[in-house]
Parts: sequence; C-alpha cells; structure tokens
Amino acid sequence: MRAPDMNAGVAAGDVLLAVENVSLRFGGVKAITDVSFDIRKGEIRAIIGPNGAGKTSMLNVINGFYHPQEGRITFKGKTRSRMRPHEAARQGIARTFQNVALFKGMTTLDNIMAGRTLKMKRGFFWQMLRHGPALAEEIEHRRVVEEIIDFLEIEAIRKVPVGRLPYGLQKRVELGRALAMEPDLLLLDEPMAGMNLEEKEDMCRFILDVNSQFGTTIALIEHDMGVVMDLSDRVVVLEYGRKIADGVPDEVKKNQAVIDAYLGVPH
Ligand SMILES: Nc1ncnc2c1ncn2[C@@H]1O[C@H](COP(=O)(O)OP(=O)(O)OP(=O)(O)O)[C@@H](O)[C@H]1O
Repeated sequence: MRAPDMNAGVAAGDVLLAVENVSLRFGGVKAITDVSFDIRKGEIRAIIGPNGAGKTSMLNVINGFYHPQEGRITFKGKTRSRMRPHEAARQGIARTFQNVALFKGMTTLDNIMAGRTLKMKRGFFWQMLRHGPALAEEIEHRRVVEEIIDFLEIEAIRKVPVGRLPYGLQKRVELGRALAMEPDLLLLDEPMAGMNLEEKEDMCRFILDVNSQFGTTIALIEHDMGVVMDLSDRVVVLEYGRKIADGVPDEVKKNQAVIDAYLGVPH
C-alpha cells in the first residue's frame, strides 16, 4: 500500500490536530469541560480515563459527530466551525468504533472496499458502465484494498461474510476499512475490547505497523493499561470530562491524580 498522503505541509512531529478549550454538554450533563491537547504528526496518542470520563465524546468531537458548545478544533492548520463526519473523513480522519460497525452480511472484501467510497472520483453512472476511466479507477481501488488485506493477513477470509467471523477478526476488518480511506489521522475506539490475549497481541502489532510503515498518526482509547503504556508515545487522561494529566507514559503512570482516578479516590 502507498503511504498515506503526506500533504498539507504538516511535517512529522508538527501538530496535526489541536483541541482547544473544548466543552461539550448534553442538556445538564457535562461530558467534556474545557479540555485542550494536541496530536502530533506521526505519533500514537492515547486518550484514557475511567468510565464516563468523556473519551468517546472526545473522539466524536474530533471526527465531527458532536459539535462542542465551546472551544475549537484545528486539523492540518485549518480551524473548523461545524463539520460533519463525512467532511472530516474527506479531510483525512477515519475511525473505528467501540462496538464493531461493519456490514455484517457483506464479505470482508466488500466491507473494506466500502471504505474506498470517499476516494471514488467517478460518479455512480460511470461506475455502472465499468468502462474507461471508471474501470481504471476501480482497478486502482482494488489494488489498494488487496494490499490492505495482505497487510492485515486476512486473505483467507476475504470472501467470508463478516457476521460469521470471530470478534477479533471483525475488529481487524474494521481496521482495514478505516485504512482503506488512507487517513492522515486514525481514531480507534477501544481496538482491543473483548479480545483474548493473542488477538490483543496481533492488534497491537498491526497498530504499530500502521504507524511505522504508513506514517499514520493514531489516537486511541483503550482500557488495558499495559497496552496503552506499551503502544503510546503520549497519553492524555480525562476524568469527569476534565483533563487531569498529559505526557509520556512513564510520567502519566506516576501521576498521583491519575493513580487516584483509577483507584476511585475523590479529589
Ligand atoms: N449522547 C449522549 N447523551 C447524553 N449524555 C451522554 C451522551 N454521550 C455521552 N454522554 C454522557 O457524557 C459522559 C461521558 O461519556 P463518554 O461515553 O464520552 O465517556 P467514556 O469515557 O467514553 O466512557 P466509557 O469508558 O464508559 O466508554 C457520561 O456521563 C455519559 O453518560
């Protein structure tokens, strides 16, 4: 697979996405309160915190699903006002979900192909004709998809409907579909949830390989602290919607506020 587009003048290590003073409320519930952090190009950034801390809400703000009442998001140097998820996807943000969100009756191949939709330039009419430029485009999409299948080692299940696959493999297909968008920023919501040890180890390896081989920047939510500390370059910690720590894993591990949050100590 080609490395994702290194466009937009964002050099490795520069800020790819900035979250500034974001607050999000649902009626009287404060899901996020005045949170700021950034994600640098090329890094693996973890967002952690106890249940209900606001992690999923934060991913939903980043990918345009929720619109915060306050604060702003800057991606690749552009500050957005309101943006819909498909616009975020078009700008290079892909995501996977806490519970697998695939077309269960469709094959692995078709699910990953569905991830290419945004990249398709020719309209429906041309695609139907499967002729000339549309055919050339389809061949190119196929090539990328086959490379992803190869990369994720799922050749054996390419024609299997995903509903029949074990959970760990479904999660891998979901990762494949997100990769098919060739994103600049990949958001993973609990990529190891519900997996056994072997499946977790596989997923860790794929995440590290996506990051190192394609240079894809990754932000992930994960509850398994061992995984978080092993995978991440930097970790931001939320509790009750507020940021309580931000730093490299070794610092965050020793942070008293983080230890208290995980032990449920009130402060
Ligand atoms: N759509 C919504 N409507 C109302 N309240 C919501 C909504 N989404 C989240 N919340 C509330 O916002 C807070 C943060 O929830 P969120 O799901 O972002 O936390 P989380 O850290 O991802 O939790 P978990 O680890 O349990 O998935 C919670 O109090 C939750 O009940």
